[in-house]
Amino acid sequence: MFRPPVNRAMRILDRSFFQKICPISAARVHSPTDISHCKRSLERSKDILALPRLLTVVPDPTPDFAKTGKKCLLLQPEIKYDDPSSWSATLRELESDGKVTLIPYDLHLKYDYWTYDDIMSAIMPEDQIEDIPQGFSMVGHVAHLNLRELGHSGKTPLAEYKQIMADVLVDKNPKITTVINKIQDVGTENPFRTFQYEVLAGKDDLNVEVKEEDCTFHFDFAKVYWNPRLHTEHARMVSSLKRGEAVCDVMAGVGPFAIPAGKKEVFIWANDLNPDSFAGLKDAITRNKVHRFVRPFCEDGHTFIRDATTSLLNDSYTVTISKSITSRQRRASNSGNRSDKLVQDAQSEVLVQPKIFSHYIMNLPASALSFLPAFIGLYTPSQRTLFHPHSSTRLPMVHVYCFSTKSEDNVAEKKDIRSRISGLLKCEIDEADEKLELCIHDVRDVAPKKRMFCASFRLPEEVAFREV
Ligand SMILES: C[S@@+](CC[C@H](N)C(=O)[O-])C[C@H]1O[C@@H](n2cnc3c(N)ncnc32)[C@H](O)[C@@H]1O
Repeated sequence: MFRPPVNRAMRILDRSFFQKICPISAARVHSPTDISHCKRSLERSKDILALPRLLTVVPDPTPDFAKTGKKCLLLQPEIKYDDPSSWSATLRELESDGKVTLIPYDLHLKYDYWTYDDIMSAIMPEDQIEDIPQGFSMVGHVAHLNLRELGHSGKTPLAEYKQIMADVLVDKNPKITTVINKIQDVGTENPFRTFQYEVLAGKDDLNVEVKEEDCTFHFDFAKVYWNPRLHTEHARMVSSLKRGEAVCDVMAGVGPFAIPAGKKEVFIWANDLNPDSFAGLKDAITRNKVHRFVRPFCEDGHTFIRDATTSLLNDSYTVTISKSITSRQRRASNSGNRSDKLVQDAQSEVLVQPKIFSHYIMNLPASALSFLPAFIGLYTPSQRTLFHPHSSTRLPMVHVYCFSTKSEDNVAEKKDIRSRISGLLKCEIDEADEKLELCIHDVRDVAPKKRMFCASFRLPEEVAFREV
């Protein structure tokens, strides 16, 4: 009864079509002081009309009564004002006590009332209602659909409804002001992982602001890569990094790993070959005030891995962290018992940037594995003394993202990834070797037969110090 009217021929959104009058009954409450009591009683007896987003206490439909502030309570459609046999015991009692009178009520529902799903279900073919895209991603004010993926043979192409979908999405989501549709797979032709798109609704303005892990990013979504579905993966990786470590983010984008890690006071050298990503990264560093921990670079990742490793070895850099002074410390400083120097020491901490990266992150799943040969001979044999057992420093962890197929248990996929890594490093990378700490993490499904993984392993000595 409360569903919108149906028009499966509609291809251009006609908002005025979606309106309807539902004849129901209402309980006119005679005294304003009885409204709360009557409402509670009728809620308990389940007589009240409980529809989402609909007020149940409404002005009396008779204008003269409404002027005096009289209210009505909307009732379930089974209850008929002129048929007491349809009334519950509670309703009868309220009526016989003279607190309410049942009256007819025309409930007007309009386009604004119904949801995106309600409206699209009234337009799309019945056997395609389950295909209505729910999983659009939102990047700032932009909603992006990927309708091409969702076509089914023998059914009306979803593309026929894309304009209506976009208009309804904008109407129903105050945060969405632009709707785009991808017209080409991400990254198939573009190393920067940007995509071709068409604007379906709103302005062609993809300058967005997004928040992730309490950090703010501003960028042109048409020019840089950003995927809200990687949020969990970004958080997982950042949570594994320790304060004071040095980390090399080889394909950093605008910094979804780097900026939150910088906030954790990890020394991050963040690189991206795309000048627009680099600009977005620099903006995020300033905006999130992490300039002391995050250094931006715009280089090719292959050379960056080696150049950054050498530069870090030769870089002496410290960050002094001022600690907030506790009232106890303040009393100590005022007591004159300590020298200024001692108080100063109690208020600040010096973090020394390490000479060795603890982690390399490479999130470019289509080709990051091909960057692995850059780790062969990353250090000279004479630099072995920098590492365990000559020092407490361990060789770095490499986190490389890649795609593989999809299966229930990922067994074949993990084997495939291990063998690709082993081939590229010319060194057996296997779970059996505990020193490698190999872990292949299932990140997310990206297509019906494609899954994204993150392979993490400690760089083997024979790779790191191999003479080339
Ligand atoms: C999948 S995105 C990942 C970005 C970011 N790390 C994230 O998690 O959202 C891959 C990034 O690699 C960058 N890229 C592509 N080729 C590169 C290369 N040869 N060297 C460095 N960065 C590269 C792209 O510009 C893009 O920003």
